[in-house]
Amino acid sequence: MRLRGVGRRYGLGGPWVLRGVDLDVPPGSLTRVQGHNGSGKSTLLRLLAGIDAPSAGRITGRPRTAYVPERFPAELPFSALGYLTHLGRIHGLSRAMAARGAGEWLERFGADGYAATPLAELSKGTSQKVAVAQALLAAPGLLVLDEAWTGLDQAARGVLDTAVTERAADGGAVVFVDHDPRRLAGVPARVLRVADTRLEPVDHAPASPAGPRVRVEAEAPPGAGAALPTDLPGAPVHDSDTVATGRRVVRLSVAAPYSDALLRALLTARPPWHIRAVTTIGGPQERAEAPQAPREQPAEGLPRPVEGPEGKA
Ligand SMILES: Nc1ncnc2c1ncn2[C@@H]1O[C@H](COP(=O)(O)OP(=O)(O)OP(=O)(O)O)[C@@H](O)[C@H]1O
Repeated sequence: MRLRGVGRRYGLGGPWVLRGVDLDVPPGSLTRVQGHNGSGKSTLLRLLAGIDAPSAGRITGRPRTAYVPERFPAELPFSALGYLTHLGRIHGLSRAMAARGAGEWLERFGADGYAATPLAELSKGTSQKVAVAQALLAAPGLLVLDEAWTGLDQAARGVLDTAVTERAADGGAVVFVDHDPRRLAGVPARVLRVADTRLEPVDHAPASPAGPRVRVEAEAPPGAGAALPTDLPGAPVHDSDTVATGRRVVRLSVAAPYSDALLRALLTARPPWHIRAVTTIGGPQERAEAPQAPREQPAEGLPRPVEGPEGKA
């Protein structure tokens, strides 16, 4: 998706909130937008989500988009499950798939006990879980999150962190605003700031090494010159590159949420790479068994990505 010369002002002759915004949002990218209160972050996100139109400039190439607004309209006449199923149908899922996906997301967020509760009777936090689930339900090409973590309990915030990084690793673009600067630390993200009507890049420290990472040891396919596939998900760090018994063996490490996507990319490369070992490393909660017992990971035993609804529109 591309924004060229995009501007927005409210009302005829009102002050420009955004002006001359040029932005590319490529598939698989994760973008954080920051700025002072009232600087125009939500305005930008509404333009990205397509629920508001620019006063100037053009936006082209928007993929199927889902949006979590700052405020969720809870007065709709649906139960939580009914609402999610309805939205899944709108996104093109069959009734059965929409209902299954809706149930799975409610369960993932620990809200399955409220499936039959009318939206208007949900607590603020549970209603936020439904707001987030509706956006994740149909695996959108662009996910726009405006302070979507606010109001979620700690467990649900973690679920959303994982879901967001999975979406980006699977090729979806994600743009988010969150007041917590540590949100998704450790996951490679571009940071932009809205200031004085402009959108500008922010120099920020490289991704924190604090989060858990996964090391993948992969063996090149037979034959000379097997190059590592380009554009591997999660921007993996190339830890080592050796030749053992005539085969090139590389060790890559990546932020944990990207590990499934990285494995898939290696296994489905042409020709495919052979996965020798997958080990969880680093992070404050380093798995005790990891250093002693790297887990052999045969191709057919690939861990499935965390369950989401199947079938895209
Ligand atoms: N619908 C609207 N009508 C008129 N003015 C608006 C509207 N929406 C936003 N504005 C104005 O546009 C400016 C930017 O608002 P916006 O909500 O985009 O900022 P923000 O950076 O998201 O703020 P916050 O951090 O407080 O959520 C503000 O001056 C706001 O008053």
